[in-house]
Amino acid sequence: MLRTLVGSAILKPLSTQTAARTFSTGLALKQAASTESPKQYDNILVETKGKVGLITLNRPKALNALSSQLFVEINEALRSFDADKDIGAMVITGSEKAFAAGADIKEMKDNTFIDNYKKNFLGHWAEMTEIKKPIIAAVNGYALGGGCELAMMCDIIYAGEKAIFGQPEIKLGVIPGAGGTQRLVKAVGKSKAMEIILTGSVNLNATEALQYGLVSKVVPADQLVDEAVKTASKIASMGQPSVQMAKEAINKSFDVSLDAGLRWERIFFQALFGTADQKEGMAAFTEKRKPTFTNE
Ligand SMILES: CCCCCCC[C@H](O)CC(=O)SCCNC(=O)CCNC(=O)[C@H](O)C(C)(C)COP(=O)([O-])OP(=O)([O-])OC[C@H]1O[C@@H](n2cnc3c(N)ncnc32)[C@H](O)[C@@H]1OP(=O)([O-])[O-]
Repeated sequence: MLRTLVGSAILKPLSTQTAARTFSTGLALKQAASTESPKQYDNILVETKGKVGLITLNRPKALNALSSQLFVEINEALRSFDADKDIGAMVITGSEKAFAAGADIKEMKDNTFIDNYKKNFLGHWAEMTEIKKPIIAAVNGYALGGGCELAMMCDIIYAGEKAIFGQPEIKLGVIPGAGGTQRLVKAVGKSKAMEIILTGSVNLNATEALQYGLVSKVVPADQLVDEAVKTASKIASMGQPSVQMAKEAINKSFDVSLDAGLRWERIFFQALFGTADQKEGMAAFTEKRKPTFTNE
């Protein structure tokens, strides 16, 4: 028996087997297989590469500015991949010139506070942080404002050599609104984040982004998507319960104390002994063969 944590609240005891399933609340262990080809969208291109779902932002004339509709489409495509048992990880990319040049300024310039508030303007952007499967951002060109924030909502960021990260919102009379003041600090530290956000003109190129830890790899622009898909495929070849619990545990480290985070980690670890993949993974090691994970 073990006890479960939700935030810092202790819930009723569960058997290990039940816990493995309960901790996967929304962890789409029993997922639908996709038999149809990916849906067509107006602002994004969606395709699959083996077990990887690839989303390409596709508003070239506006440098992939993130309109409300574009974000609705990103969220829908991600949810669809999340529910597809044949997909294990996703990649989001843009064009060589722009990953995304930010929220669509033309769409929002005449908004009023009360309308923004009542309609929770762009509040739906945050939905993608509920996706269980890992998402890699493959960033070429400009990742400015909401574009940088979109990349930071992903789990891993790879940069093409010409990538440029920045938060220019201050020059528009606003501030970052989709995580820039929070996630950028955690990625690059307070002083650099202040410099980037308060000036709106200090950007990070790919090499600097790597040095500051905002991205984990820099590759030639024309190899970027392949490299991201390669890593996503590697992740997708692992057992999905452990991949998704690892993602959730790492993300917990941003929200909770070390003590609570360690508790989450330990309970996830214990719960995974209720999965077939744990039995298979450890049996395969002992028998000196490759594991075949069934995501159960
Ligand atoms: C939960 C709450 C959520 C809140 C979310 C908040 C999100 C966020 O924090 C706020 C933002 O991102 S604020 C935004 C922060 N981002 C910024 O401030 C960056 C704004 N962009 C730029 O500074 C420049 O475009 C670049 C330097 C990127 C490229 O310069 P270049 O190479 O000379 O190219 P160019 O000629 O300039 O552009 C080509 C075409 O694209 C168009 N377009 C581009 N970006 C657009 C946008 N965001 N919008 C609309 N359109 C945009 C541009 O108008 C032009 O179209 P036109 O019809 O031909 O006129």
